[in-house]
Amino acid sequence: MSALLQRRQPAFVAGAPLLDARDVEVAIGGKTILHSADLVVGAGELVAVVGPNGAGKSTFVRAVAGLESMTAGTVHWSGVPVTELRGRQLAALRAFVPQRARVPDGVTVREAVRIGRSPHVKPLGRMTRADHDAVERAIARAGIEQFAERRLTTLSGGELQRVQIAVGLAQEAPVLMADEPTSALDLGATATLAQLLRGLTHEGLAVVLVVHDLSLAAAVADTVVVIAHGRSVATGAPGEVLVRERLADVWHVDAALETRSDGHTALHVAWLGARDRAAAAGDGSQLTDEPPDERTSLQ
Ligand SMILES: Nc1ncnc2c1ncn2[C@@H]1O[C@H](COP(=O)(O)OP(=O)(O)OP(=O)(O)O)[C@@H](O)[C@H]1O
Repeated sequence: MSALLQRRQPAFVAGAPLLDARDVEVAIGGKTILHSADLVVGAGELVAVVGPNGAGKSTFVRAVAGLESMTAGTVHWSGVPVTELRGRQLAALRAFVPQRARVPDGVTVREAVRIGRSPHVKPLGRMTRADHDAVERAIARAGIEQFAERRLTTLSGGELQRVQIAVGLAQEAPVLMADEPTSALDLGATATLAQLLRGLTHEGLAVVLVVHDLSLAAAVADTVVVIAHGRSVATGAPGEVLVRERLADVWHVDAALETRSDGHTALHVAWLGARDRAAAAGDGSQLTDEPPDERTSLQ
């Protein structure tokens, strides 16, 4: 019977969003970690999921991806409940790049990317020419050709993250979900990945990106979802959502996002308290609330 279920094709709903998650709740070990979070993603859209440490972002995207059980709420992929989708069916809909990937001993980069392609290969079957092409394309797009023959265990943290992106790309699913894929990347590699992700959306794919860098989120995302204390507390265009009051409420920082007409974004942060800022200025000046453009900025 289970074999029959495996073969039954999901009844996708024409016109339904690629991904529609509502009121998702997750409990782990009897404790509710995620209380109620929503996420809707359409083709060609890049959605950034942001929020403080421990807010529930990873738990949320894992549940949405079908990797974590929900205790309440609904998740539909192209109109089909995630609970009705089996491994290969889910793999055909979304690729998931985890925050911390397993790094098995003795596996090379190219072998790892081939494993990413495996949902396309029939059980006990062999990779076709198209599968090999997809693997090489993913390696090239992630810019990891120069260490494709190295073992995963020999790579730096940033190199490993780029490999994980290639593993996800090789799956060639319509939605790429990536949980903090830039956390170990240098500035140039981050910009390259941002361009790659945006390029995927131009090809009609959708991207869900969990990210801490709000300046990056503002630059690349069509929509930002803010998660705080296990709830999605704001959703919308970056300029509407990442406003100064919300940065204060959710992250407890005095900060302001600047988006210039040339596409540059910056997060202006008052890293120090007013007293320390005055001391750093060294002039004993009044403890005033400085405008954003006089603060240090992260481009
Ligand atoms: N398996 C687990 N057992 C117990 N607590 C867990 C488990 N997984 C997650 N949590 C807790 O649930 C909360 C949310 O975790 P989650 O990893 O989803 O947060 P996050 O927003 O992704 O955080 P970060 O930005 O630090 O990666 C945290 O307090 C975390 O410690």
